[in-house]
Amino acid sequence: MIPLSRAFRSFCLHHRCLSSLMEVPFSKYEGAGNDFIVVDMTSRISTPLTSGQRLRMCNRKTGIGADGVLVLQQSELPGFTFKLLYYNADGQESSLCGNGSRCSLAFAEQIGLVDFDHAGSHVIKFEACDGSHLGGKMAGGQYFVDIRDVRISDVKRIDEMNYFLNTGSPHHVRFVEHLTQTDVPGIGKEIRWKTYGKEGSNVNFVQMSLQNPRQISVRTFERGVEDETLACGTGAVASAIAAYLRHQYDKKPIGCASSQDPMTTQVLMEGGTLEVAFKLQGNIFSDIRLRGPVRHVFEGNIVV
Ligand SMILES: N[C@H](CCC[C@H](N)C(=O)O)C(=O)O
Repeated sequence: MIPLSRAFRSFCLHHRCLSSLMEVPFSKYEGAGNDFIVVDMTSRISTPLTSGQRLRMCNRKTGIGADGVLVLQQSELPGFTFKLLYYNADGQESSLCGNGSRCSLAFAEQIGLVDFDHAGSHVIKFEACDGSHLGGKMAGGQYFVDIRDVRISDVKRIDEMNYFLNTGSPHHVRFVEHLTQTDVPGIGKEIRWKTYGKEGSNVNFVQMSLQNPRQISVRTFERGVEDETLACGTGAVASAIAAYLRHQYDKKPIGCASSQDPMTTQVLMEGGTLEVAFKLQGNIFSDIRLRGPVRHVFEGNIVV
């Protein structure tokens, strides 16, 4: 982080700001409308941000505005390009963020940690809260991350319309008939608190396509943002897996996600389209890959 100049500090003090203010350089990214503030802390002398600073940065009226903050640090592990820390808009550290992870790959490219276009391989390894992940850039400029395997036995089928599973982050999946008419913030908040309490869960509302069994439309209420976001990566993965299982229960064959052929589901979200591919090996969803668009929106410095 850049230390504040004496003149700037005295300006802040004059304006009765806190003396612990610091100027933080950041980049703003979005992946299918899920937006993030990205901060480079790969230098060992970086000053960590407090939860209050992250909260203020994410504020859409008085800060930069974002669904979360991504912090890139150096990884201690050999062969890993960086370590990713993810914080929700409430400033608190949280579990895996799929879209944030995809955005962090583009940021790593921006700051020169990796050159996907010229590297021998278009895939790197990075560390996240749940362990190691592969990520990379695709020919069309989209970014992907691999998500850890999900066991069928770990997917809870609450009833015909409701599932719960963890795809790096916890996700409740509710199937609905009319997604546009669903009160996502209202019902999402209710399920998040009444069913999952303080720990909470993200809540996805999924409408299956009548024409294409491999396409779903999803809207997500995110815990930690405590509101609907325009897209959610781990939510897209959870919804695609739940939709696959639901087709199996309904005995509506949509082809098999075999160990040879990955099955791809198109996930239409409010802010863009994500794709989720996976294989089914025995009772394990493996080779789970989330891909989609990423955009560098702007960059700057914020005093927080
Ligand atoms: N938007 C994220 C999920 C953030 C998870 C977070 N809201 C939580 O579980 O606390 C994604 O693309 O996967």
